[in-house]
Amino acid sequence: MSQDSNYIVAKFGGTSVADYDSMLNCFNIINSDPNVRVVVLSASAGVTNLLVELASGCDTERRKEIIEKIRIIQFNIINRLQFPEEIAQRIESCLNHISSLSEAASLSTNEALAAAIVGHGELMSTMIFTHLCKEQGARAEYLDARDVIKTNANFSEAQVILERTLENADKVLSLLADHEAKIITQGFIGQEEEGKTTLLGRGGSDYSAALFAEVIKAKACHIWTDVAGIYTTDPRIVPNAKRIETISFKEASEMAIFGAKVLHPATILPAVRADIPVFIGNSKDPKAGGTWISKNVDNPPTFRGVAFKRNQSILTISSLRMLGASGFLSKVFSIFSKYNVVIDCVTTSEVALAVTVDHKQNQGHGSLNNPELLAELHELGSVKIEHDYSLIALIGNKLSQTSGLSKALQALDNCTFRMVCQGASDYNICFLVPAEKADSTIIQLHKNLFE
Ligand SMILES: Nc1ncnc2c1ncn2[C@@H]1O[C@H](COP(=O)(O)OP(=O)(O)O)[C@@H](O)[C@H]1O
Ligand SMILES: N[C@@H](CC(=O)OP(=O)(O)O)C(=O)O
Repeated sequence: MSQDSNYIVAKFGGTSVADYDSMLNCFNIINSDPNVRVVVLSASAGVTNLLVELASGCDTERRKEIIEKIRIIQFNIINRLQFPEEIAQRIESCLNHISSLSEAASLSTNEALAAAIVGHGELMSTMIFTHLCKEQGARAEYLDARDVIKTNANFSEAQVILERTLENADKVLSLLADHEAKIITQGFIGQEEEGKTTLLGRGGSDYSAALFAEVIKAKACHIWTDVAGIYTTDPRIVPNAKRIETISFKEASEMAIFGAKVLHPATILPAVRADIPVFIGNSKDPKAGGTWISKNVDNPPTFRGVAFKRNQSILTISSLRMLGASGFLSKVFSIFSKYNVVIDCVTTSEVALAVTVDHKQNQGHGSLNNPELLAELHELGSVKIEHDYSLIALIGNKLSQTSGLSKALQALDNCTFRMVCQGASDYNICFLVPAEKADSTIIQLHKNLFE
């Protein structure tokens, strides 16, 4: 391992900082471990969604309603503090700033303005939490994450510029020189070259935490959420799902990529680069234990878990010109690339090609509704688009070599399924089912393989 410190970075998600009692749980967690020195927070639950709506441009009435909702969330916390006056003023001035930015967005919005608005959720939660920590008698230092996390100017899903970010290690380490101070900073936000706020994509605070861990060469990164670890599938769908005690970076990243919301897919990258173990636990029940993610695990099982993504569309191009022709696929993919459409799965036959596109993920990317994209694809063959599918992925090890798949596939007995992708990866097998069949298929698949 490359770690040369005992520092731990702890990240708390939106539900963990949703109200005063939850924030107090977070304080107790960080206060009970002197090695936890950098604390990364998301916005209080619900705030980011409200800010996203403001950023899209709303009329005066709706703007007032939304800002009032945000005020209620934040002041429900502030009003429980012992000395709320100063922090109340700071949050009021944030709300005024959000109000003027969202008025501008209602006239004409753009990605930079939207990021500036949406980033306020994390700014407010960290200001309040820093105050709470100080009130509880801890030494807490507020750090603006934008001084450290440097990105390109792709405002809604910015790419981190690693060298420029690592160069800022001293800004964090100098604060850590005070051996008792806890550094409180924001997840999800960064800064581009001109100094404007950027966002790391929805759910990106996990990624921020792992980046901070890499920057300070931390011993571990703890992600505190509302569930005590990574389970064999989403426990909200299968209450019988079992916690995975230890899992490899590779397996965990497959779970995340295929939709296990408990972890942002990019989180693992910095942890892998710097070989920093990641722990996932429940901030409301820290004694319940959790999942450790690390480079290698003993005896990784063939079947690890079931992940899924909703809002999938299938685009099929059929053309006899594909038959025996070379270069057909490259033409299709260069069109997708031109229109910035992100593809998840691909299947082909002699005369047809089908791809899946994640509707939600595609918000910051090219959309399948673009008439110019469709016109160019039409030149290559007939095009059909079908919506309302869910992508289900069975995650495991050596899956391209296993002979035990029939048990898994029995879960599909009563269901039409599409686009089975098996063999390309050793770590997953995925397929699409109609959206309304997703939950029952996940439940059955889980029963067949894990119960
Ligand atoms: N395999 C899984 N294991 C655990 N939780 C999962 C899994 N798949 C999806 N989830 C969901 O992820 C949720 C936690 O993610 P999220 O709501 O983004 O938390 P946070 O706001 O703390 O970042 C859980 O409540 C759970 O429903
Ligand atoms: N607040 C941001 C970033 C984030 O990571 O949130 P959470 O940790 O609550 O998923 C979002 O809602 O996307």
